[in-house]
Amino acid sequence: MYLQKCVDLPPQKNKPLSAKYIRSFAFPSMKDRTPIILTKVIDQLSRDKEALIDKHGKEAKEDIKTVINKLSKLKNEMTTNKSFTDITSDRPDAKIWNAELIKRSFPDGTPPNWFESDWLYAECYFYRRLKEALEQSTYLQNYDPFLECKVESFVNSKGAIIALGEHLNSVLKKVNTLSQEEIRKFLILYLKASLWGNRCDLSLSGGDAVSPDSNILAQTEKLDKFILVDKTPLVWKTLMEKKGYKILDIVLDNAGYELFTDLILADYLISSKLVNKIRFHAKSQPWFVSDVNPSDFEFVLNAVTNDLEDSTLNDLGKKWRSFLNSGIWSLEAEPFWTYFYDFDAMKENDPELYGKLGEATLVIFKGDLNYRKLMADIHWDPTTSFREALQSFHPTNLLSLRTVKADLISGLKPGVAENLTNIKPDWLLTGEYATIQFDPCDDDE
Ligand SMILES: O=P(O)(O)OC[C@@]1(O)O[C@H](CO)[C@@H](O)[C@@H]1O
Ligand SMILES: [Mn+2]
Repeated sequence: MYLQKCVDLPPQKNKPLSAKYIRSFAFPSMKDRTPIILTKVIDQLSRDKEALIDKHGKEAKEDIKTVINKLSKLKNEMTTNKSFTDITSDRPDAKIWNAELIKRSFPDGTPPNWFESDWLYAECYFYRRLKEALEQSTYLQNYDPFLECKVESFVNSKGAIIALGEHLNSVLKKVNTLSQEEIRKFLILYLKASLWGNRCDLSLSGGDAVSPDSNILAQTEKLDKFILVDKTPLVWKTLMEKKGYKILDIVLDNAGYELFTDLILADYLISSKLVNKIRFHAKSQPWFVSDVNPSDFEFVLNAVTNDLEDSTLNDLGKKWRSFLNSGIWSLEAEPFWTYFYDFDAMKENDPELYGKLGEATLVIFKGDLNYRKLMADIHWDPTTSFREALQSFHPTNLLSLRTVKADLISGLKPGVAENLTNIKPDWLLTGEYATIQFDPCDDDE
């Protein structure tokens, strides 16, 4: 049925990605991957049923049943390409979603649908509908259907986590005696560990656990050949040149192991005095399966602090807690990150957040979805500069750390994309390749 509305084409140059292009990643993603994610949510709820009844009482049984029915209906709407419906919710964001629905309706007033819409909008709408079903319940308002798989991914990464924690600890023991060159070298190492941490998202795997190599630090050099653009020298230059009080923002991506690598980087940035304050930005609702929300952040912090096998981790956890308590670190979950907006739309739709990011010396955007939003989810010619692809989004110095998992990219030298397509046709989709891209602040030019 959706096939009638789709065309047998690859993603179109300079246009947003959409499932309507059958030869793009958006198509199988909308046709197969997203319904699988939803099926797993339903299975998870069924598995959690007894525990939820134990916690909330017998009344929860009907509640769970109603949510499962709503999610099954949502799955049916997706797989039969029904038109989108309004978000029914008292939350202030519902008005914004519903206004967008009208804005994106066809000229005859028919609302947008799953396969013809821009992919970014359709995927974000999917997670908002999932939240709607939970919000309308009595007992599942704060239920996170992805919690178990996020926890599992953290537990499965234990080896890599201990290795990274111990490495940081040994570096920090001598931090006051490190030369400039050593400080630079370790900065780049931890930036790359955080970059490769992004390979482990659970949205691409449909929620199946993905474990990192436990020796990621030894691996980083070998992995360098997979980094298609490496602007780490500009990060170092920026942090060195800026004097005085330096704020750094990290727009987080995935929970579990990736978050741990971000915390390692953040600890190093503070302890080596490269920056003075770090603001983490998380999502305020379950999002793209593995994205961090505040309780995932809390989970990782507690797991590290209370780890019984490794006292190095305990010490790190205590220090991180003290960073949070003293305000050296802070955690925020602004609503903008869970709208459908790309970042080109931030200045107009959330000027306050745009201004806030502008206070930072550097903002780090983690992961593929943030990259898609930086690029306005447009299938740019791969040689388009990163700066041009950002359009109006230049709040301050920006750094993107992304393993490549969707069919869009910018900032490549001529011939690179064509060459990769010849040797590995699905190079844009597997997370094997990565980019470290930087956009300088307008004021610094
Ligand atoms: O942002 P992340 O966690 O690095 O990746 C998210 C992801 O797996 O999900 C999206 C499709 O749902 C793709 O853009 C991307 O491949
Ligand atoms: Mn993610």
